[in-house]
Amino acid sequence: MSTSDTHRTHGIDDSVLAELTRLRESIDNIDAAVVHMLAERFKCTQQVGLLKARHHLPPADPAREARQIARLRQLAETAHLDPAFAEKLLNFIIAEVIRHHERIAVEPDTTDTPTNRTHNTPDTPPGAPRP
Ligand SMILES: O=C(O)C(=O)C[C@]1(C(=O)O)C=C[C@@H](O)C=C1
Repeated sequence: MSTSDTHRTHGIDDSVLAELTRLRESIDNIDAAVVHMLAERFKCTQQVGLLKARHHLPPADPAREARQIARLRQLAETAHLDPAFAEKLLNFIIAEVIRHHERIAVEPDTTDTPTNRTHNTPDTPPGAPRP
């Protein structure tokens, strides 16, 4: 049974269904954009990881992170997005980047990229403490 069949069975009006479908199409587009933007971000951080490894710089830079969090919280407030959520999301992404940096530091010659890696998938939700 398709989604629309299910809704029809439950008596949902066609106009409601059309509105739901329209909104879901936009959500799918936004989710695709998020994936593409994250892929580009990880391409950049991969380069940062290589640079840091080559020059023996530490994987994490807490001072930089503090500036990013302050900036993102401000942007979130302006955009009417929960700043705490924005902070959790950034921390989640950065924790993954730092894992990649640490891996590059011990395996600098790896051709593996963060975006195609499947064995190092984060398993902690946004907001969980950094391991
Ligand atoms: O800017 C850096 O130094 C990075 O390594 C990138 C990045 C990030 O993902 O934005 C990741 C780890 C650092 O702690 C700070 C920022």
